[in-house]
Amino acid sequence: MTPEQARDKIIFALDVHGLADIDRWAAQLAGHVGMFKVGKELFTSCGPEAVKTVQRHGGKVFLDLKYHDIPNTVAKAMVEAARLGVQLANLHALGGEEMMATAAATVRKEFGDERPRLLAVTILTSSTAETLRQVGIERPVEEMVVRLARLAKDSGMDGVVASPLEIESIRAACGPDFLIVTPGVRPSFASLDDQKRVMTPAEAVTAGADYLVIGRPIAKAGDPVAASRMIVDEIAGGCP
Ligand SMILES: O=c1ccn([C@@H]2O[C@H](COP(=O)(O)O)[C@@H](O)[C@H]2O)c(=O)[nH]1
Repeated sequence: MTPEQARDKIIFALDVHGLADIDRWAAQLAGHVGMFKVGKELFTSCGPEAVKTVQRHGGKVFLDLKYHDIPNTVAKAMVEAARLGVQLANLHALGGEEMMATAAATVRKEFGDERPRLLAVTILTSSTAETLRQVGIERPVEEMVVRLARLAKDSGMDGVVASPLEIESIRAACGPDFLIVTPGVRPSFASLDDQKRVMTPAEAVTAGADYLVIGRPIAKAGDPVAASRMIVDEIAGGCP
């Protein structure tokens, strides 16, 4: 894999709260990552201006708001996400088939092929079997992830967000064209933080991840540009 291909797989999690932070990170990491993720912290503090600021820097955007509500509300929120011109947007698969199918059909009808790829979050990478048990789900994590990925595919979603540990099973269940986006990525130099189901960048790409979401391992590094270069080199060197 070339360094450019490796770079394009990296989505930097902009877990910050100000527009000035976006300017700083976008300027610093442009050319070192393929996309920027706007999540709950940044969107709650800055709203759509966060997306527009990344776009003004020429950056692509994954809008990670993990919608989970009644079908009509989620479909309308997804339409507004698509209107922002983002590349990826997501909802929570635990919202079920009607919620996902309504959102997917509504966005497709309004935007055709000029739309974001729609992702369903399966089981959060910070969750374990114990987390599931606490909310009454007595099934292994991997079984739940594959079950939700199948449901997402059948509902018209383009892909899922899952841990790299589940890539192989999702590919077997959902095929080669189904997008798999994986947070829970930790290079050997980084700490786990609150992530529980993790792999290294090269392991995740070798397993078949389309995109890796990486935040703190880059943001908290002494030299974030050097950290992103090390990740690109690890992927490019370790993956065919
Ligand atoms: O299952 C999930 C879904 C989303 N995330 C998000 O990804 C980043 C990961 O950041 P790190 O600093 O690399 O841990 C973060 O914004 C999460 O909200 C996830 O981690 N797991």
